[in-house]
Amino acid sequence: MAGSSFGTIFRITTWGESHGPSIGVVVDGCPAGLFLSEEDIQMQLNRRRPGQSRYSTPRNEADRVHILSGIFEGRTTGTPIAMEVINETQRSKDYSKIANSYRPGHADYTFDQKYGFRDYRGGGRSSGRETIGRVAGGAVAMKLLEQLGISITAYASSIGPVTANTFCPEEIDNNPFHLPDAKAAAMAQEYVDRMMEEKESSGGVIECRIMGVPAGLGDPVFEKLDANLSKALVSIGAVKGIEIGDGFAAAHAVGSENNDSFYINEDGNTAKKTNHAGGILGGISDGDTIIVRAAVKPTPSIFRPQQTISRNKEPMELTIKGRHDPLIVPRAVVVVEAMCALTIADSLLLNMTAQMDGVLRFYNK
Ligand SMILES: Cc1cc2nc3c(=O)[nH]c(=O)nc-3n(C[C@H](O)[C@H](O)[C@H](O)COP(=O)(O)O)c2cc1C
Ligand SMILES: C=C(O[C@@H]1CC(C(=O)O)=C[C@@H](OP(=O)(O)O)[C@H]1O)C(=O)O
Repeated sequence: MAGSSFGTIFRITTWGESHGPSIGVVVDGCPAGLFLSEEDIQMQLNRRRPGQSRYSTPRNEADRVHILSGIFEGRTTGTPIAMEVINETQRSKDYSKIANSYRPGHADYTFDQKYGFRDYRGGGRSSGRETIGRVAGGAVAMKLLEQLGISITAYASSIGPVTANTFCPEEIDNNPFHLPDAKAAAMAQEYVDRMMEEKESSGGVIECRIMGVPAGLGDPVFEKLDANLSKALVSIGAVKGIEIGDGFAAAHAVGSENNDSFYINEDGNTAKKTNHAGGILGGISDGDTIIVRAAVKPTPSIFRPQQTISRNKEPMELTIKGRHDPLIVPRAVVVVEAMCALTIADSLLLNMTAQMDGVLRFYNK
């Protein structure tokens, strides 16, 4: 269905609403023969699951996945993989107050303008809960990439005004914000606690490193790898900006600073002295680590009274009830990884069909 799918060959279609009976994904185009279990999917969903810290929505869902199709004797069959998670704690009556008004910053007004009605039980289709389908689909893509030695790691590089100054991989899962810097995590905690006391929400930046992608993945125009990664990430609710490599800072550099010099390393391979490009040149991977950053806005649903209008266009004051994330970044880290995995898996399959190599390999030539 238009607007609900992502990808060209390795493709996901997410379905379901935040307060509907269930929510999930159909994965199309995954090659047959990939070992895949419910545990592989559950492991990733557990990282996204709400209610795990005081910095997450208290809507405490188990988010248990059921694979409905596409697997036989533990391996993918090359047919659609359908996965479902049952919604268990909707408490939709908490949302009656927003039925006839528009929450500032959420999708209520624009959805209503487009369709003439909206599912006001929570965010409906525009809820962050839709990302369950992305994470489940991304877990399949990740299994495929694992086989090729490609790894993807995302983490928070800043929370509100607090920026990570060191990169300590062991620290990422040691704090509720997924910051790779213990000192920054302590400062972030102080900041977010204060914002929560003030009934405010917080934003931040998620950085993602994709390692093990060889040079040559992507297209020179339109299906450029950086363009596709950007679309993948901006399609996540609350993501408002993207950077590849140095991103916006590159605009302030001069050519000699920004260019990454090539050289031949001790193994006789082509390498770069720096990575301002973030691993992509001319839409095609250059073999270096791919670095992307996503700016995440503060959660729109805040508990302070706000000025808005009713569906009848009358000005009104709105105080939102319900269960909301005080900040989205920690829960979106795994969603960013999933969308990157889906983009890389799709690009790999596209690359294979785009070249004579892929065709010849089918005939063992
Ligand atoms: C994982 C995740 C959790 C989210 N949690 C909330 C939430 O609790 N409350 C809320 O108002 N928005 C939340 N959002 C953000 C809204 O879904 C998003 O801002 C809204 O759909 C409007 O879209 P836009 O921000 O992209 O314009 C969340 C988003 C994600 C990805
Ligand atoms: C439940 C989840 O997060 C939800 C994301 C969300 C939103 O508007 O995006 C709003 C809240 O839920 P509801 O749709 O009930 O208002 C959050 O609790 C989840 O991600 O699993």
